[in-house]
Amino acid sequence: MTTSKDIILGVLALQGAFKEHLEYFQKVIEGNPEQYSKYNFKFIEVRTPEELEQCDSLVIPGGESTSISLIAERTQMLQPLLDFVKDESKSVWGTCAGLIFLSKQLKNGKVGQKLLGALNVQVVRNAFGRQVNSFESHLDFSSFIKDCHDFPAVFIRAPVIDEILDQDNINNSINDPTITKSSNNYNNKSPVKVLYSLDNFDNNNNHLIVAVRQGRKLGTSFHPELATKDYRFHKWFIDEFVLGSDRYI
Ligand SMILES: NC(=O)CC[C@H](N)C(=O)O
Repeated sequence: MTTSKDIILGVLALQGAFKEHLEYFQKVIEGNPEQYSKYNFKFIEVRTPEELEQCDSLVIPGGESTSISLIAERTQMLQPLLDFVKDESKSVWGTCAGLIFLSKQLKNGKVGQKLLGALNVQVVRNAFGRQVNSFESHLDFSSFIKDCHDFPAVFIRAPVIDEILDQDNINNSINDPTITKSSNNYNNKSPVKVLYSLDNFDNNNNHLIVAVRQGRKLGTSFHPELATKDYRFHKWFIDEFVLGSDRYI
């Protein structure tokens, strides 16, 4: 007899598009019953330190990063979240506002906005300006998701990553008052891997980085939970990050 293992994946539900993530993860499991038959997945909304404590993995959804930060502070969730993301065995994925919250440095942030500092990147908030506030683009993610040549990536007042930070440039920008810094001095030791950048998007030869991973931490500028009935990104997160550990094998 085999016993299935409980795996609890939480979605931070303080504000933003958390329901969509929960629905997409559920669809991944329902669509692949055999593959996941030995696991007992539980997808939960996370609003309290007690709920967070149960989680093996966490998704921080899109929404408004300033509101997520403020609500986290008001509900005594900021410190538990800082502690959670510091744990290298925990998988964490931030989409859009969630990427902003996970970053170490932020341009165009609001006064008092807090960052968790789990990804050694500098993010620019609302980076696409007014003309292209929101857009969808079919992107080729096959270099990291098998056969995923045409993913419908939805960008909504999206951020981009404009700098990968190493110890030196963190120190260089330390006195720049226009840059918001993370609320802790945690340093994720894994290398930052750029997964995707929009090259020459603005006809300016710029590389706008829109997806990175650093160890078990993932950040995307776009919203895979809004890609109509396309669950491939969520499946990849489960396979590569949540189960990508020998803890469950
Ligand atoms: N779709 C989104 O999550 C938008 C992010 C938003 N611009 C922010 O600053 O938080």
